Amino acid sequence: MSTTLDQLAPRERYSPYRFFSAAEWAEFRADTPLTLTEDEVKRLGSLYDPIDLREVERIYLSLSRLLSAHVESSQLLFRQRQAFFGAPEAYKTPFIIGIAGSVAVGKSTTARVLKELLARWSSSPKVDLITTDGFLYSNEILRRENLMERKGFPDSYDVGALLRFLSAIKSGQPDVPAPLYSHLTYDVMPGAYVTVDRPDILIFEGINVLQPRELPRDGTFVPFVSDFFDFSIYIDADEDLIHDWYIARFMRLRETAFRDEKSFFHRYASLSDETALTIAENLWANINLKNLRENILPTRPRADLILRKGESHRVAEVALRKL
Ligand SMILES: Nc1ncnc2c1ncn2[C@@H]1O[C@H](COP(=O)(O)OP(=O)(O)O)[C@@H](O)[C@H]1O
Ligand SMILES: CC(C)(COP(=O)(O)O)[C@@H](O)C(=O)NCCC(=O)O
Repeated sequence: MSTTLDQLAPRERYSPYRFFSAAEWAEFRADTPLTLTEDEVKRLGSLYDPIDLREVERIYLSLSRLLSAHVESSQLLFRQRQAFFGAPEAYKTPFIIGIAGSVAVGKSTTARVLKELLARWSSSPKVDLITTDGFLYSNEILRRENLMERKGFPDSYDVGALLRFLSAIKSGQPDVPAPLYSHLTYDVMPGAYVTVDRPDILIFEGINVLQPRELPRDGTFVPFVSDFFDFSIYIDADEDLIHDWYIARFMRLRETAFRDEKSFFHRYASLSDETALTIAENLWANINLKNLRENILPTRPRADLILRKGESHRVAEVALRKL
């Protein structure tokens, strides 16, 4: 028997989302085969705490199945529209998935797992993954504009370049360049690009991808980054947990990447644990937490799907837009 509106929890009755516990969500996996080995999953995790296979089975296989249905129907619709308009030549437009959420909530890890799962569908789609950090202004510009303390805030990105990139991808252009960012030098890499060549699916990951923009009063068209998305995911967790994940990652990087002389944070590698911790806490409180509260969390209700994590990055609840 189907659930009537009256039987829904009050928050569901008035919310655009249906809420599922992790166990309920796992049921939707149905017959989707597990296509990643334990070893492959381990290699996917960033740094030292890799996502485990049980989590892939519990959460990410159902997500992969849902996305497969979306990709299939949007490709069909696209072809039908082309036929309707009598388009002379069929071109391919990639299905774009946006992944948003705080710094250190696990966007890169989720994006990499999804990329691998999606690429293993029986249709063997070509899946590319791009992160928005390449579209940040260089440190030189950020310093000049007094924006170093606002790295990751909406005004620290070259939104024009971001929109030009997505527009070129969506219109099926070949070899579209995307700029690269280095976490080692803490800066964009001058002249370094990766090219995206007509993928079937593009995963586009970054803290601000669901950010709206101010609309001009004269009615001029101003696109949002998310206008280019076919599906969007927001990764969510309590501030305290994200704080812990950020600090843990910073302290681990201090033992590894920061030892490299080229690292922007090299000077912190030799500092005492206590001083390094103070620096990490300051970066979190003054930049990333501020950005989460002011700019990132407010975009959560714009996502098609919200993955809410608890302790140890385990997804505890999933919210899916009803329509
Ligand atoms: N599903 C997961 N299971 C275990 N650890 C994870 C998971 N997702 C992320 N992490 C860890 O949390 C930290 C932040 O993850 P990362 O993907 O780099 O975040 P973001 O891209 O959002 O900044 C990293 O140390 C990463 O190893
Ligand atoms: C580069 C980032 C803005 C993340 O960017 P994204 O890939 O989400 O566009 C972030 O990792 C960052 O460096 N924040 C600035 C404060 C800090 O050092 O943590």
